Amino acid sequence: MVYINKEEWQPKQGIVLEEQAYEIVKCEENSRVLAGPGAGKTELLGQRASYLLETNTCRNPKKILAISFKKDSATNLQERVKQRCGIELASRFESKTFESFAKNLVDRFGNGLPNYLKPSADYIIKFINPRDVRELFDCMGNPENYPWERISYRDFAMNHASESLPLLKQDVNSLESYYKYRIWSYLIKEQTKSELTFPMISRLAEYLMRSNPKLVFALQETYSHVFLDEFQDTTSLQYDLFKTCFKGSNVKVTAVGDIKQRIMGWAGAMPEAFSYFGKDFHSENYELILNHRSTKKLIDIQSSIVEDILGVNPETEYPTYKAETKNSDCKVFIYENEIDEAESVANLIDYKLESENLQPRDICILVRMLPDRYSETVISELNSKNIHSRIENKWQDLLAENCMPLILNCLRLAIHERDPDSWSDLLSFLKYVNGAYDSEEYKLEISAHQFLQKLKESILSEIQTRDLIWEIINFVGIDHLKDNFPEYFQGDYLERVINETSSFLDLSLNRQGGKWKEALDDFLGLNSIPIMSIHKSKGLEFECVIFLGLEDDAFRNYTENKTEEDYTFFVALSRAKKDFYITFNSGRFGGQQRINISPIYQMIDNAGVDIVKGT
Ligand SMILES: Nc1ncnc2c1ncn2[C@@H]1O[C@H](COP(=O)(O)OP(=O)(O)OP(=O)(O)O)[C@@H](O)[C@H]1O
Repeated sequence: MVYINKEEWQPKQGIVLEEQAYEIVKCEENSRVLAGPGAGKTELLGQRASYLLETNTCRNPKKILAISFKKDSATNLQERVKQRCGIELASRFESKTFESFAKNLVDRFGNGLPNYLKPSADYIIKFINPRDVRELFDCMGNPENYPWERISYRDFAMNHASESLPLLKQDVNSLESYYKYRIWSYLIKEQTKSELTFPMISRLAEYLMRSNPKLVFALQETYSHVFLDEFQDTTSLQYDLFKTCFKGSNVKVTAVGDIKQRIMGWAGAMPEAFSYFGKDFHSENYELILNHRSTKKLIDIQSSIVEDILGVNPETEYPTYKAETKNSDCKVFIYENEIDEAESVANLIDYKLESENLQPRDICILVRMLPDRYSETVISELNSKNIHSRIENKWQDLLAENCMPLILNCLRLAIHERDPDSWSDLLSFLKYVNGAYDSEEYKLEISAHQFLQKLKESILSEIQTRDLIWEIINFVGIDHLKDNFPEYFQGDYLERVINETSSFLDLSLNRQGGKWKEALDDFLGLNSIPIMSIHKSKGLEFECVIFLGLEDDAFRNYTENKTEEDYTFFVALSRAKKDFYITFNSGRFGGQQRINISPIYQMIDNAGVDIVKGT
């Protein structure tokens, strides 16, 4: 491998980095980057990874670890690095979610835990809903020695693993602390298979690392650099784990985020994450001010809204290299019933597809919550115009599965032999999971070629989709897959992923009259207007965003959580590159108002956005 001189390194794919961004890419210390939406934070991490790998600043065989919040963000970043610096170097870039980072540590080194905290190898991932808490308390038993106290089920569901391990019996002094103490043995030792929530896994991972300095040392020897994306959403539990692993080490950490996009407070995001990081990691601080995503018109609206939320004028600039898009648009449409709203939204989308040459994936419908209910009428109105749309929440995580590139590339190659991108992606996947050297590539090529022939025959003989997918998995070998992606060791997780993939593929096949090529595009959503909640849209961008239902009911916690809900609205607005539309429908669900959320309407008005009757 020939490495590039540090001075000669250039950003990839025609990207021009602003001066600050250049400094961050090359920074030799810990750094903290605050930047607004579209400032290129994710792009910056991709470029920094290329720089570190291509110049061998991340010295071979050391690796870079990137931690994101969402599975699809982690997959996107991995993909960007692969594109920027090639498959070989990108194999030293590991992009994970916080959850998978923690789980990986427990799965690999869980034997280092004391017996009473050691989960069974086939442990199950559990989610605790507030409505399950009563039953959980009953099952754990009611102790007699603590006075009754009112415990919020919601708080318990969220905070059941809020304390650092080990919990000591002598510290139990209330009913709540009793249940927090008791839950560990109850779920780990008193079930046929241990049950663990993700917060418990993070706590176990943290304790494991804290009590095994050799493991911490091994981790710090594996990674020379660590990236933290969307740092504003870090919970204290995640931060504790991170600190235990990397604080005080030589590993260089880059944390990027945007406090105006802090919308996970309800899930425990730390309000002061950035300042703790600054103190603990003695970081250099940077700010990026360009917005590479949106038009000047939308940037001005965003700035006005941020100024209203924070009381300060954010420094955001439109890059000089871009020519301003003249017909950028932003409006609020007011309706009195769902039919009018749905017809008007469907007409607007139809117009954008026909007259502005947008592709379905360039347009997104966002809702604050309950996508099924808010978009039902719009979906059927779009259907009547032959425009397909779908609620992405169900697909997003599935498409980000680690086995998905394997499945999709094999299917694509079996139905359409000459697809060089799929072929090279498949080979690099096979090389990766087999840990093969370049010299062994030829052997892999032959076996892949033979397998694809066989798969083609299976497709022609119309075997069940589920069996086709199992053929693909068995070709690689379940063990190989599990060794490389430990999440598939978990109980029947791989089976569930395969079942879900095959039933979604069957849906697509049905819709496309059994034609595989079209069905694969359909499965990927290439021909559908995506519909999703704002929280699922984080990190994404679209030419045109239509936000359905800026109404009191959609923001029902507005009064208690004003700042976070303002940020949530801001995240929706900042997903748009060119057009942003909002609807208000006074007739929805028997009657809607905009009294509680009047501050949002005030900000919209202050930003000069027109509020007009929808037609
Ligand atoms: N230096 C650059 N020059 C040109 N385009 C850029 C540059 N940096 C980023 N972009 C483009 O701008 C858009 C936004 O970038 P990116 O998604 O990295 O921003 P972000 O800061 O992570 O956004 P957000 O926090 O809002 O999700 C993308 O389309 C990206 O390709």
